[in-house]
Amino acid sequence: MKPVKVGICGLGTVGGGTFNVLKRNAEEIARRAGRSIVVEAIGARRENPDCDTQGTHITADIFEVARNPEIDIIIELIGGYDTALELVMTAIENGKHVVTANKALIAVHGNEIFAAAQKKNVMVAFEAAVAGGIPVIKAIREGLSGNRINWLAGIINGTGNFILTEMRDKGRDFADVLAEAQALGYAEADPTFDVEGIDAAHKLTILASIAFGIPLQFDKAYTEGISNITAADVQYAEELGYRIKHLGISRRTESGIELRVHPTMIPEKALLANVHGVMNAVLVDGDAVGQTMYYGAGAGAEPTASAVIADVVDVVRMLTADRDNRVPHLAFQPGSLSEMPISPVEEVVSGYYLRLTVNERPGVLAKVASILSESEISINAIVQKETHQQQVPVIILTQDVKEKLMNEAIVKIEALADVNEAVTRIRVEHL
Ligand SMILES: NC(=O)C1=CN([C@@H]2O[C@H](COP(=O)(O)OP(=O)(O)OC[C@H]3O[C@@H](n4cnc5c(N)ncnc54)[C@H](O)[C@@H]3O)[C@@H](O)[C@H]2O)C=CC1
Ligand SMILES: N[C@@H](CC=O)C(=O)O
Ligand code: NA
Repeated sequence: MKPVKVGICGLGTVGGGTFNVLKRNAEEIARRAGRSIVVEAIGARRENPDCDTQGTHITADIFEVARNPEIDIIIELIGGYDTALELVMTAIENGKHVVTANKALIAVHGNEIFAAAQKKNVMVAFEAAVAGGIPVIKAIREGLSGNRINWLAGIINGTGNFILTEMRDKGRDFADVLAEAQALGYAEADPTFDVEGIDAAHKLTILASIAFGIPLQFDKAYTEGISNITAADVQYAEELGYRIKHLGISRRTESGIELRVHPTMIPEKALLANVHGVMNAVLVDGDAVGQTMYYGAGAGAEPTASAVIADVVDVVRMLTADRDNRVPHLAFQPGSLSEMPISPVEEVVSGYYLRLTVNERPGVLAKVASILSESEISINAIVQKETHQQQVPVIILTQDVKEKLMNEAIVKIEALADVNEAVTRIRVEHL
């Protein structure tokens, strides 16, 4: 059979990894795909020193690659929104299948990309976009298709988990660990996407769509990052038997689908609490299967290349199938997507860790407790940390409460004369 020709656009961390693994495992991959896969051209601004591209056509014009009539599959690894969208749309218009690792692109523009692909009878595959090398999209979209998914929760940003782990284990400084994550190729081009939760929200948006059969709705995701987590919070959480993890959580409720990304305190024995460094994990609860968890490297050149190439192989295997016989982009048939709304974060019910800084004066704790009790918020634990200063940290753990009620209580607590600074809050989940 004729080889399948691919064009790689972007030869950075993931592009370089993809080129190298395609070359190194060419024979094994061909035995799986049924045809050999040849890199016909590379669109790159510069060479990647880790890649021996001798003999492969390289152009700085990625659109030349997207229009090249010889190429069957475009692998988009340039990242970002606008140029990537134009590139992918150009490839689709030219009848090419697309494989991408770009979660920002899929979460924000996926609905229009899939509609265009459907019209042109081409495939768009994006396994590498969520949790890097873990085949979690395939697992949910295909392996769990007999289930009604109840909820999923995951550590889906490698950089963020690497930072939290290094802060906890080695007491390292936030900025220092972030710089290392960048040097290792884990971080996004704009690392605020990692630390402010935007990258995780992109990935959660995609996971929620394939789990619940809803259109991609990134703009409705509640997004909070890890930049406000202090070493003290990490330590207090440990003392209470919890760990702080940055989670994406999506849950089916009566009022809609929760879509939220935020630091979360989970019991130290929970599986997700023991996922460290750049590792990611996604826990999925389905009505038939119960809980399943998917674990592996969430970022890095070759782990991500593993997912990109698996998509290429999938596309090659499905080349002769028409669009109605392929796995739908969002797991559910395009005409069967549900209109279930995304529920506002104010409706979410969870426990809370609150950290207050109060003046060391009698009666303050009683006032705080009475505000919580007026809002019918029950306290599980209250700890006043010993310091020799006038202002002392007070830690409160509450039982489950609706976010709206907690917001109102926090406003009242912050208004007390003896409460200084904003109250730090971290949601607590028993996953
Ligand atoms: N680094 C990782 O571990 C992971 C990255 N991703 C995603 O993969 C994609 C690529 O990420 P990385 O490889 O880390 O980024 P990178 O910054 O290392 O590589 C991107 C490459 O594309 C090139 N590029 C950008 N615009 C271009 C243009 N107009 N013409 C020609 N070349 C252009 C850049 O020069 C750079 O070499 C992003 O969408 C990212 O979110 C997904 C999973 C993991
Ligand atoms: N920047 C991302 C890369 C993979 O998606 C991360 O750190 O998880
Ligand atoms: Na993946």
